[in-house]
Amino acid sequence: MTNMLSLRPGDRVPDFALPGLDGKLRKFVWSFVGDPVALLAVADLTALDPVQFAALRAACEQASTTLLVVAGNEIARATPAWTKLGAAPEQPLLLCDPKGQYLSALLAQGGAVAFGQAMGPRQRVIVLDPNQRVAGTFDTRALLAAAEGIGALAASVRADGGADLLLKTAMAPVMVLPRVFEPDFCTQLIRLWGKGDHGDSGVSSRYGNVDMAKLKRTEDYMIVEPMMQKAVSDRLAYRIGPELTKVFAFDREFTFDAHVVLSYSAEGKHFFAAHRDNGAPVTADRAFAVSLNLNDDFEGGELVFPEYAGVRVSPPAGAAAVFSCGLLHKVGPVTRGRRYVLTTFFRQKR
Ligand SMILES: O=C(O)CCC(=O)C(=O)O
Ligand SMILES: [Fe+2]
Repeated sequence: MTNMLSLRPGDRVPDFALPGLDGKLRKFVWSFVGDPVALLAVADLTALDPVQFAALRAACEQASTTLLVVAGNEIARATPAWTKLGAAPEQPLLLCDPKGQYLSALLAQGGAVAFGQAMGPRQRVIVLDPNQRVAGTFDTRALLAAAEGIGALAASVRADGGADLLLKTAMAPVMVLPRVFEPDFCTQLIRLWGKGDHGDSGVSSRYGNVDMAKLKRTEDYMIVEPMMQKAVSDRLAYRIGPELTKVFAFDREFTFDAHVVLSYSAEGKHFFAAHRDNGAPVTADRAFAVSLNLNDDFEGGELVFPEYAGVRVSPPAGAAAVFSCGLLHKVGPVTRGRRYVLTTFFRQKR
């Protein structure tokens, strides 16, 4: 874990290792076995109310959510407190962090806070999706509120929605990552597009080396507002960046291309024909493309990957499709309504 931690929904909590009651180190990532995880961070175990703790345990069990406790106690002191709480040595797993190595960040107030800064609440429940990303946090009356809310929250981030899908074709190596942009943020970007300046055949200068008339017709707005540029970059860096390392073994330093909101309407017969995103000398350092749908009240407009069985990809609003810039892709026609999508590229720093 770095010494900065952001706990906004969608952010990935980095891995860390701490000793359990037997003194052996345990890695956080090993608590992830396909279910959501509830991490109870607590400065002092003896301050926990046994009834509330039992309620939280029961609620986690009911919600098929793995409970994990990180406490600020020394191992020796933690053992009797743990027994008093009615917990078994490994059930749930307890990790001890008496020096506050990670606990101070897990309990810190607000967004990104460095280790060692003032402690926030003394107890916090952080609910994570099965992919180690924050689903939500409970700060006030943390145990009771989490016991009440965990069922719905865990259900909303379960990652088994494709269980009925049996794919017999090739699968395009595209990562679809949910909850990269919050619904409000999607709305803000669509509004920004609405205020912006875009012709009915806006063509981004990014593609100046190809016959644009045949390749692309969309209505584009390139984001120029510095605050919005940063708001987009931060979300992509925190939420997609760690996935690139995990999924594609990409650990280079990166920067972004311009962030552009593209819009395709059925009426305007807008389209984007098959292309690759790194074909020109000026785009050769593009590593990964991001296509992030900002709405979902349209039909058609799927991403298509002709090299991989023509698989069509249509992520829900706020979810990012991320793929290597070397992949051939196109966008199928929007047959109803209007599709708004944020596109950008991770470029590798030289
Ligand atoms: O509309 C999309 O989802 C993809 C856009 C695209 O391929 C690009 O901007 O290069
Ligand atoms: Fe593209």
